Amino acid sequence: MSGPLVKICGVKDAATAIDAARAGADFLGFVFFRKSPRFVTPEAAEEIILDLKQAAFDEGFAMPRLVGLFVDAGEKELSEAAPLLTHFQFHGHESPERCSELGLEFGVEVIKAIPVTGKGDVSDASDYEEAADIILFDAKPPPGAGQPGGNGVSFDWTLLSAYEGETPYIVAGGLTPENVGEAVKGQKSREAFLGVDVSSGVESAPGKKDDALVKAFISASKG
Ligand SMILES: O=C(O)c1ccccc1NCC(=O)[C@H](O)[C@H](O)COP(=O)(O)O
Repeated sequence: MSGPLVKICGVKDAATAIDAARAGADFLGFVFFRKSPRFVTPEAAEEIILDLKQAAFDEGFAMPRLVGLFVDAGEKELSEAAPLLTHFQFHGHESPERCSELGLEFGVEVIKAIPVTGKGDVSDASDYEEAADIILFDAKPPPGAGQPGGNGVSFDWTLLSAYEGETPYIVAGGLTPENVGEAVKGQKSREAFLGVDVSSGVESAPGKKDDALVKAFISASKG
């Protein structure tokens, strides 16, 4: 593995997107879930992406892959955002069949989030072996959380030793610039390990990304 890929999730403004991409982020996530403090409309995401593309062209940095996060979204919601995106990331009850269908219908790759608290949860990923391009192992939301992700909660990453699939996977949940090095160290010998994802661990307040924390996270991840 040449080094873990890094996904910065919950981007809401062009400055954050540009700073993160300039610092080497490989994926940027846009949350299309209305109840999230990180919610953006497709129109707002489009503006951000236009500015990002212009900066990438002017400065010569690589364009990150563009990921839309959805929770049991309908066709209309997906179709409004799809032209902007390289990936759909599903956090709801999307079945393997639905993931495959939507990936083909909209011409995007699919990331399926698998919530983990115990060893048994890791095996849920095997259902998506053919249907998803990437598995995102994330912490199960705490009781009462209003959203399935972005809760700043970790799970025991050593549980991922039970993953036997070949679909590449990303580790998420409660990662920070301080602990991501440890998470990467524990996974980097695994062939399917693709990278790490963060949202609240690089924020100064819910939905407000902190540029210094984003940079520190990317640098700690990539070593
Ligand atoms: O981040 C959100 O607000 C969100 C809302 C609805 C569904 C998923 C959401 N986030 C998913 C992510 O990919 C997060 O980056 C991941 O759960 C890790 O979050 P955090 O523990 O805050 O780093």
